[in-house]
Amino acid sequence: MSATEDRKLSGKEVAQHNTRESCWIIVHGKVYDVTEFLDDHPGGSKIILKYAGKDATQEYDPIHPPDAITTNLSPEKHLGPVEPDTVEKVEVVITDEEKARLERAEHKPTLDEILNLHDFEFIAKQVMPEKAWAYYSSAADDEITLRENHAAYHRIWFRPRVLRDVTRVDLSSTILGHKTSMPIYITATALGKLGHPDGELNLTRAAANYNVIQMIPTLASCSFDEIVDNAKPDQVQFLQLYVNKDREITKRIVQHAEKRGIKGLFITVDAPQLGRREKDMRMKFEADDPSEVAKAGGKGVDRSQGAARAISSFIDPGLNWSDLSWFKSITKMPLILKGVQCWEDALEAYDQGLAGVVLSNHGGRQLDFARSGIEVLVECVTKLKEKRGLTFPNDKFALLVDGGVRRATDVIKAVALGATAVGIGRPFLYAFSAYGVEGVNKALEILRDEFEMNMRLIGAPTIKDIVPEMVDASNLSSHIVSVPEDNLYHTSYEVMHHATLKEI
Ligand SMILES: Cc1cc2c(cc1C)[n+](S(=O)(=O)[O-])c1c(=O)[nH]c(=O)nc-1n2C[C@H](O)[C@H](O)[C@H](O)COP(=O)(O)O
Repeated sequence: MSATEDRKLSGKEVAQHNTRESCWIIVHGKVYDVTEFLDDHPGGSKIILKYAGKDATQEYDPIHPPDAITTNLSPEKHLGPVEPDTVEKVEVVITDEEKARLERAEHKPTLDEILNLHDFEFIAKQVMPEKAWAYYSSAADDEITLRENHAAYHRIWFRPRVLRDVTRVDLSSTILGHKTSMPIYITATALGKLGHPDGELNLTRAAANYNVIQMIPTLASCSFDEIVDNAKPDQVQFLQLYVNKDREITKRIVQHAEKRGIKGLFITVDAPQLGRREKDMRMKFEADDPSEVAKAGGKGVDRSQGAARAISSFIDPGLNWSDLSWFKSITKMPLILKGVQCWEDALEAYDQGLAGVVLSNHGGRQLDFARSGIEVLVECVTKLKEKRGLTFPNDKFALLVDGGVRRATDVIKAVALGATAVGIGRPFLYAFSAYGVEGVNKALEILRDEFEMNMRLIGAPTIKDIVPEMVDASNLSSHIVSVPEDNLYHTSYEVMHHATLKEI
């Protein structure tokens, strides 16, 4: 039975379909029969059954692009609109912790009090919903690589040159041949709406304001088209791709992205399975109850692994080098591998004619004790020169780096060591979670100001003037050197008990 054009379904009717045998939910005022979809839902059946016969919009929005339900359910399962005032309101209980969080958010520092990217992290930790903080900040296992990503930059020291005319400083550069106001791009990070209702659109808008490139994540909360529609006509965007076990779905995504003008396809290769991120796991997304799993023939997906596992069961662990020729057959977009962690794989990517690699360990969220991107960069520059006579930065084969970058000096060090550009993730998430698009604007402004000042101080008027001789990375690969404690970063990192905003 469904609603006719003029007759709307009543909340009472929907509420009768609240079992595994007949399961209807309401999302954005529309009723959907999800009975047959229950066991195919990547997030498992339990979370849907929790909202069977009810309005699931509030739970649905932070995790799914708006069009996820309409594209994944065949039209006959779209039962039509519900009469809004017949729907029983889902009672939202505001706990004392929630009240305290909202209070802190209300009284957080103003943007002009923010001086660096660490401030965003410290504030976001106090004002973000716990589940969002857990998902964004978490990293794999003991989070050693998370901290190493940042600490590695502290093992690189500058060798500045003086008495150079740095009246005018030009930060502009190119990435894959596309102009950027500075060699920084906003990297792909999933589930933007966990931190802010506008999700990834905050990044799209700020990227346009500051002329930097945004990499759109496969697992964005906003739909791909929504993100592209919100970009300025000439705004350059890349797509980060998790390859689906169903290659037809991947082909559709890739060819649609090319049609929409995406300028680079970044295939994520360090996540055949998403890492065990314990802060995220502690937030336990709904676990399938054993009787449900038994009924579904043991097909339940373990939900106790947090959001990461809940949204990633589609990723193909079978992806391998022989797939690259297939990718070349379905798209003309430049192909880049994101998550390369040794020179051998970078060399293989070069030999297979790709446009570059991102030397990255996924922000420490995958293999713990993976080396930092910056350390792998030095290894790749040395070996690709030795094996193929390449010099870097290189327009034909870009070495990009991400992970732990929190200062413009980190970016300058990467560029000096041969990187074309650097991706930044968490700081922008924290910035928009606490302040929306204005926060991301401010973060980019801080990076630009730091960049300009530090280029003057090392004696480099343009990006091309930043050369290897300007850094001493001789200690980079020895992980035992002690460097001055980075309190700002570690303060944010350490679990803070009863810290209040007044301490900023
Ligand atoms: C912080 C964060 C990073 C994610 C990310 C989500 C978050 C919250 N997600 S994840 O849910 O699957 O792990 C993605 C993702 O969708 N795809 C991807 O290629 N990298 C993903 N990354 C890794 C990201 O692209 C960068 O490699 C990493 O963020 C760089 O480190 P910083 O955060 O320290 O800048």
